[in-house]
Amino acid sequence: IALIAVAVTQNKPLPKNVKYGIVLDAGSSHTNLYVYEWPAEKENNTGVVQQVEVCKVEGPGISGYSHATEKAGPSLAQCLRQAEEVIPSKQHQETPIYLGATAGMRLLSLENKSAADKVMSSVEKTLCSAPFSFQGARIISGQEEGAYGWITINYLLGNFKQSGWTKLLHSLKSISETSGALDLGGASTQITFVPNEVYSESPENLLYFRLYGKDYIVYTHSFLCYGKDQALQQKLARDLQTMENSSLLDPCFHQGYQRTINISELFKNPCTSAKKKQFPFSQLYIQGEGDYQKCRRSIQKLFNKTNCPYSSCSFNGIYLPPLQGDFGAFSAFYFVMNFLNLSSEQSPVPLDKVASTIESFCARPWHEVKTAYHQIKEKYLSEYCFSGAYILSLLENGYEFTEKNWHRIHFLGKIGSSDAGWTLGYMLNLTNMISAEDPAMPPLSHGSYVGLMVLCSLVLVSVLLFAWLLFHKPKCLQKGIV
Ligand SMILES: Nc1ccn([C@@H]2O[C@H](COP(=O)(O)OP(=O)(O)OP(=O)(O)O)[C@@H](O)[C@H]2O)c(=O)n1
Ligand SMILES: [Ca+2]
Repeated sequence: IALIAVAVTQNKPLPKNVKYGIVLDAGSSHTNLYVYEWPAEKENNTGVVQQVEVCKVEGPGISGYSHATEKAGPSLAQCLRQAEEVIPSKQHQETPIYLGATAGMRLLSLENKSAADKVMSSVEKTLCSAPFSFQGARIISGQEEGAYGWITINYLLGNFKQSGWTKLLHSLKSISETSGALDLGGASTQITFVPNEVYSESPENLLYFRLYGKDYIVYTHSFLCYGKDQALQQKLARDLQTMENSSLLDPCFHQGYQRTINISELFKNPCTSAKKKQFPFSQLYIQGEGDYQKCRRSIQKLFNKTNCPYSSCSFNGIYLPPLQGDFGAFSAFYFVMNFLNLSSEQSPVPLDKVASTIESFCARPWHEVKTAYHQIKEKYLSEYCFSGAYILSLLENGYEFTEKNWHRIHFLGKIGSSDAGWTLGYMLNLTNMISAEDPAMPPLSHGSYVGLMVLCSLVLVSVLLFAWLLFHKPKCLQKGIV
C-alpha cells in the first residue's frame, strides 16, 4: 500500500511548463512560418523540440516583392496573427522569432542590392511590431542552409541521442550514424553529409561541429540556380540559344500544354543573365511534347562534368567526396516524389522503376493529367514531369547515385510532427539548445532504475526465503512428524 501510494503521488503529471519559438522560412517560392514548442526543463536534451504549427504565407516569396518592397512585411501579418493564437498571450513577449531568407533573396541581392535591402527592412519592421521577441531577419548562406538542414533531420531522427548503453555500443562500433541531407528548393539545392574519411581537398566545403559530446566533420555544398524553378529557367535560356522562331517544342511538358514566357524577364535573373542576347521576338511560346528521354538529355546539359580540379566532383568543378550512408531528401525532392507515388518507405521503388514511372507520367497528355488531378495547383502540376526528370538528373548525373545506393535515399516530408527543413536546426543553434557536451546522464532512466531495484529486491527476498526454508525447515514440514 505504501509503495502504491508513493508511486501514484510521484507519477502525478506536473503542470506543463512549455516554451515556444517561431522561425519564418522566407524561401524563393513562398514563406512558411513555423511554431515550435518544448518542455522548459528539458531544453538541452536532444529530440524534445517539436513543431506545433505551420502557416503558409499567401502570395509569392519575399523576393517576389522587389517591385513593391513595402508590401513584403505586411504579407506576413496573417501568419503572425495565427502564431498569436497558438501561443498563450502571457508567453508572447518571451517567445523568440527569427526570419531566415534563402536563395530567392540571395539572387535578388546579386541582381538589385538596394531592392533586397528594402525587402529585408520591410519584413524586419513587421516582425518588430509583432508581440514576440524579435531576434533578427537575415539572408542565410547556402552553407548555413545545408548545415541546419542536416542538424534538423539528425536531431529529429534521434541520431544525436547517445545515452547509457547505446553510447557504449556506438563507441565500440565507431561508425558514422548520422544521415545525410538533400534539400531541393525553388532557387538552390543543398547536399550535406559526413564523409567516410576526412578529405581536406576543399576546406570551404567542410564544417566542424561538436554536438552532445561528439565531433562531426560535415561536407556541405549549396548550388545556387539549381533549385527546380531556376533549373527550368536555365534550361529555357539554353533552349532559346538555338531557336529561330518564338515557339519551342519542350519535351519536359505534357503534350497539349502551352505556356508563354516573357524573354526580358527570363534574362533579368543572375542564373540566366550570362546567356542573354538579342532575339527578334519578345515572348517565348512553349508547346509541350511529353518526351522523358529527350527531356533528360536536355537537362543533362545543365551539369558540366568536364573539368574537375579535385579527386572527385559533383558538377561544375565542385568537390564531392564519395557518398556515404543514408540520405534524407526533403522539400521539393519530397513534394515531387510523393506526388508521383515514389516516396514510400514501406515498399521502396528501385531506380529503374522510378525512371519508368516518370517516363509514363510525362507521356500522358495534359488534358488527361489536368482532369485526373484537378485539385492540384496548375503551376505545380504542369511541372511535375520536368521536376521528376530534373531530380533524377541531379541525383544520377550530378551526385552520381546509382542503382546500388539508390535505396539509401529516403524521401521525407515530416519526421514525427515536424517538417524536414533548415528552420528547426537554425532555431536550435540560435537559442543554444544544442549543447556541445553530452549532458551528464545516468546510464539508466529513472523508470528502469526503479524497476531494476524492485526486481533485485524480489530476487533477494526469494533467495532469503528459500535459504530459510532449506536450513530452518519448520517442524511441520519435517519428515516423520505428520
Ligand atoms: N506541393 C508542392 C509544393 C511546392 N512545390 C514546388 O517545389 C519547389 C520548391 O519549394 P520549396 O522547397 O518550398 O522552395 P523554397 O524554399 O521556396 O526555395 P529556396 O529554398 O530555393 O529558397 C517550388 O518550385 C514549388 O513550386 C511543388 O511542386 N509541390
Ligand atoms: Ca527552402
